[in-house]
Amino acid sequence: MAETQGRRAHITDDQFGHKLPEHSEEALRAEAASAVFHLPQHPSIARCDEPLLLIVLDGLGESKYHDQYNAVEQADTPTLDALKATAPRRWRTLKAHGTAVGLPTDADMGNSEVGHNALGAGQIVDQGAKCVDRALASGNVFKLDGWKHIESHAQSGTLHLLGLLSDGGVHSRYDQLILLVEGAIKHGVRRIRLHVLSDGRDVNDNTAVAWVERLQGDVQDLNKQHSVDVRIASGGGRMAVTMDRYESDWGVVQRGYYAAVLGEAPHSFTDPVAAVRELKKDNSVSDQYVEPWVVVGEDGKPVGAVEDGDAVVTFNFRADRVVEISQALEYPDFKKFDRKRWPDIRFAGIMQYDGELQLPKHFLVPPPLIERASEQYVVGNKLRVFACSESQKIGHVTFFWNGNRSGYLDPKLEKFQEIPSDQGISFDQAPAMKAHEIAAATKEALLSGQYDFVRCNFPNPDMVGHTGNLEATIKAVTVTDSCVKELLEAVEQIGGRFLLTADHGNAEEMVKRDKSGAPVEIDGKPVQLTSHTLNPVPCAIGGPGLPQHVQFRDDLPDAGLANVTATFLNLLGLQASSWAPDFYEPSLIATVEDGK
Ligand SMILES: O=C(O)[C@@H](CO)OP(=O)(O)O
Ligand SMILES: [Mn+2]
Ligand SMILES: [Mn+2]
Repeated sequence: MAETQGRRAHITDDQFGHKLPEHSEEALRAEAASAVFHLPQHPSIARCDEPLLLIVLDGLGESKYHDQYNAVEQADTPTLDALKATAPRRWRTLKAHGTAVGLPTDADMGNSEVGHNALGAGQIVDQGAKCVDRALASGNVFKLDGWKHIESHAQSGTLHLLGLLSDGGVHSRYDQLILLVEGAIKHGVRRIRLHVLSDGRDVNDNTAVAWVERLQGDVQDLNKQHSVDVRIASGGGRMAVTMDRYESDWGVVQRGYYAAVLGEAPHSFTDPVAAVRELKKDNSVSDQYVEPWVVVGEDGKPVGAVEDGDAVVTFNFRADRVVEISQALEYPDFKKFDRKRWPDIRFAGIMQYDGELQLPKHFLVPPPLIERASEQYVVGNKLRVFACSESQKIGHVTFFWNGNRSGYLDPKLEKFQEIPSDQGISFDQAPAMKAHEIAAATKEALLSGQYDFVRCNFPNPDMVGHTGNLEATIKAVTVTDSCVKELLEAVEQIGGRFLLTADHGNAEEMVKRDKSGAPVEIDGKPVQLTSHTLNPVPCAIGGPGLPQHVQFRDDLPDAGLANVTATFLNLLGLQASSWAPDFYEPSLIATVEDGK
């Protein structure tokens, strides 16, 4: 236990409260200056002539409950079962939640952002949620440049806060929203409009009404207490409104822009609670897919359209699902949809969502820095890389993987292939999603002889798991297993190596459970679990190109996703570190001769 935790790379604070690497600041600078990202050959694991395949099964964890709600066990998974049963020293589980992946507490479930950051960058980095917590606690949020940029507009016009309304802790947190509102009031802001998306994905479905009621109550208290004018102004479900990602469906963002900025939506109400209650009547639609709505005054006009001179802050700390709305708010030359009106505003994200694109230009809290992502060394060693997923997760194996860097690090050595995702459907309607296409493209890359490192992500255990539909999730996992089979056969055929893991749990737990583990029921019906979980995930290595003497060590029982990085670098025949042997979390493997 001590080992993984003792090796945390980041231990001192910079001026923003970020943790910086203890012994490495100077060396990091020297390394960056000389732009040398080179790793020596591993002393006892020779490089294989054939590629290494790395598979991420998105949202597929290991649950201790073995009943009908475990979609992973209910699915037909001969390939995954065989990996577990036949090579015990080459199969294990890894921690994929909480502090092991840089989240504030061990009560925080894992998610794709932190999971892929850890897999690709080998370090336990304080993640966005934690950085925002710290900046709110210290008051830095209101001291740094981002706030200064919007402050005068927020004070003289209206401050709009836009984001996901829940305490899921994956994209945003309710307590942070309230602290932001309170802080803004303290800093002289009188008029605030809240544009809030219902969740049902990181928290239980059918809680949207309760969340808006809670916010409405808190807002009314603040208005009374401070004589200010804070109102909920618009909303909709996160999968239908605003929170698209990786340009899967710009229509989602357009609906959000029209509702929040223009004050135009198919549904208008004078009261936000009535809005969500009506649109959620009989729970005929999931919280995730509630249609866009706006609050209007007695005169029928929206109470919170964004006007010239206003300030806007997106309060999601996680990047992927707010990059697009940020572009729509910030880019003068924006062509993804007709904005009709683009008000002259001051805009800041709670974080910067894309460091390469510098998007948004202004942000309240600096994002976590993830230096020395593994890909820098992989291309530094002139290895050729292929990464593939479908639109819904392509950024997970590229942007998140590369420490939140967008685009290619070296276009001559890397190829990223995106399979277009289905649009406009709930993914339980097509549970295979694009798994077959991802497998086919990945297999082609493996067989092509053009790559040394081939990685892919299968989104469907996760994306279908989020619908809460048990039958469909079982199908998703079954399909994924068959795709894994196809890929492992290709590895077998060419004599390569593989590493298979997952980024966090989801599909293995499809029901809400009480403390004793019994399924929770309401009106005699089990309550679906649509969120990620706290469960560990599997990790397996193998392939004919992997020497027999390479196996998992047994002295890292508490290892987590960040330990995978050094592991796959070793499988590529590289030592996992250059000048600082313990910058990355330790490799999971040992050669038997090492006796480690
Ligand atoms: O869909 C998403 O945005 C999150 C859940 O909120 O899932 P993942 O972390 O797997 O991308
Ligand atoms: Mn995921
Ligand atoms: Mn997910």
